[in-house]
Amino acid sequence: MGKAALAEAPPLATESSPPGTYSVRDIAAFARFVLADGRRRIAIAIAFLVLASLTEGFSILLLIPILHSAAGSGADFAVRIPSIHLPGWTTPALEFPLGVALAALLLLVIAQAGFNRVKSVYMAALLDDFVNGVRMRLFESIGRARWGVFGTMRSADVEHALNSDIERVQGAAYYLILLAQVGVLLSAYLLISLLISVPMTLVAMAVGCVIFVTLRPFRRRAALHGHTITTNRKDQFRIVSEFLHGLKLAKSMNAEELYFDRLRNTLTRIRNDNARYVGLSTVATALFQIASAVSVCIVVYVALMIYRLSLAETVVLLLVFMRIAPRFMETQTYVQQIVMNLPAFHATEAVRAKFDAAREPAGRPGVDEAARFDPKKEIKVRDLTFGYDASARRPAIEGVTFSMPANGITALIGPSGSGKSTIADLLMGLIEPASGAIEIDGRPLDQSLMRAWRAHVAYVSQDVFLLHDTIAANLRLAAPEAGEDEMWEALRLAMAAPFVERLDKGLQTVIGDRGARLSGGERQRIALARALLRKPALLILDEATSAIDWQNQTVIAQSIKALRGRMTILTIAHRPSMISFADRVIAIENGRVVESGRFDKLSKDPHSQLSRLLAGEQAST
Ligand SMILES: Nc1ncnc2c1ncn2[C@@H]1O[C@H](COP(=O)(O)OP(=O)(O)OP(=O)(O)O)[C@@H](O)[C@H]1O
Repeated sequence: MGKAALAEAPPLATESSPPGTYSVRDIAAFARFVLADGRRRIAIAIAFLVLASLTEGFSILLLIPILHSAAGSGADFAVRIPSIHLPGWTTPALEFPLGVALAALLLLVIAQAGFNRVKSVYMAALLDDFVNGVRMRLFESIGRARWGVFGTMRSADVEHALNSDIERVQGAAYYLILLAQVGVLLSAYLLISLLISVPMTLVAMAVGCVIFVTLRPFRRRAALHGHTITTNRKDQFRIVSEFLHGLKLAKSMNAEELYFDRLRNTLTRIRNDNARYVGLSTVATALFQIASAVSVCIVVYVALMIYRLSLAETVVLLLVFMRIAPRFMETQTYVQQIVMNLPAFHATEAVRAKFDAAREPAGRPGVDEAARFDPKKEIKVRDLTFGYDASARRPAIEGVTFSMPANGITALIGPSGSGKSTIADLLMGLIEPASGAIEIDGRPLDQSLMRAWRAHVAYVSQDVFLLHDTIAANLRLAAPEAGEDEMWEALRLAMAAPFVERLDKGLQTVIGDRGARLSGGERQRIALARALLRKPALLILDEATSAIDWQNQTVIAQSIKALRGRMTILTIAHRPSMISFADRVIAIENGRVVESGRFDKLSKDPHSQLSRLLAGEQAST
């Protein structure tokens, strides 16, 4: 399946049927999706499937005259195929030596084995390419979406769509290809059957259609079960994800049992739903088997007693019908499997559509464009307004204006919820203001420049994200090309070099899941080193030290102070240690700037927000 075409494929336009129902339109829409750019490969896969099935059919057919000859109809054991009288055509009687017939049988079996093998390899590659394309497309949609959209979704649901749902999409595609193969085979068998007896074929088709229509409730049940699977598995993902992300908290609160119970209940529900569904679908299979046996009896009776077909014609007709009947059953099974897995397809498409709708403008992120930013001048924020929710009473920040001296340190202070992190996100170009502007290097930061600007910004927050990998790998996340010298330089600037040097394997030390093998302060210093490795023009520290002890805070504060003159720094903090070295201070409250000025001036005013904060008070009134 062409990667490029999949990457360009628009989200599915058709709306899915409501839970518990399915329509041919849904299956057709899915077929169009699977076929997008993969027509030739799918046609080849179906051809192999058909060839494998036909060679098997012919080898079974050939067994009849061979067995007949073995029964001793002649001393030479010659294999005789009698002539068959078809409407307007009589096949010639054929006679082969037994050796030739056996060699033909052997060749057919070898061909079947070969086709089966090639078919399996080809199908596996085809389905893997398909599912990889779907997964990559969703993954890229997620990665290219605006930051704001993540606040509206559960990460466990996104993980579920990317993993569990997409496996089911692969299942649906697999059964769709099998369904197409059955369609081709059915047409071939029906053609042979039509040549033998038109009325008998029509009877058989009518019986097949009646059975297929009768089994509709089972297909509806499969569709309903498909929705149930989606809901159940989503619950399972949520519980596991919440538990793993908050494992420490869960353990500290002795809440493990709560999670065990929740997961156990969900798994029991999944098991019971599956058992109910399997019970029901086996009823469909049993009904079908009985119905096909009855149909075969009717066919034999009608063929011999009413249409007076010859024994040879009746035997061939019966053989053909015995190959048609399982194909009808397969059709039922495959359609059931497809409609059961379609909800997963609709779910992944819905997730993708949501992220695509929030896609960040591609901008012009080329290296040249990025390199042109050089904030020698101050960064200006003019009359900035931003709201997360249009229906909220007031925006998160409103009419915010301030400036940050180039290569100086600016502190942003204010009570919890006043809008400090929102301003940081706006400065990073992660979210766009509803009105107002941010000017960097004299240029307004519009949508087309946001990605390029982010190459010049580094951000350190209270929640440090570290990979379960070496220190070097964690640092290279920020600068993949960085050499060891640059890494040590960044570690020194972040005052992290001494403790990394003490580690047995130095930069190659694996730091555990999310850095679990380091202390809070060490994690924070690695995060700062990583940010510095980017050689940013703007460094934003958002409560970067609020979760660590005062000694570590002091170490980090010293390293930040030493960075003055190298880059523009915005420090968002509640604690005096991370503010006292600032050149400039901006205090905000309820999303508005309430105080702004030089640190030395504001700190002398006993009534300023800054003085109250430095004195250890909360800045809120
Ligand atoms: N993703 C979001 N969706 C909706 N509202 C949000 C979102 N993030 C923040 N808010 C709201 O916006 C306002 C400002 O939040 P923000 O995180 O900027 O405050 P803050 O000053 O950084 O707070 P803190 O010091 O506690 O980190 C708050 O009222 C908050 O509830």
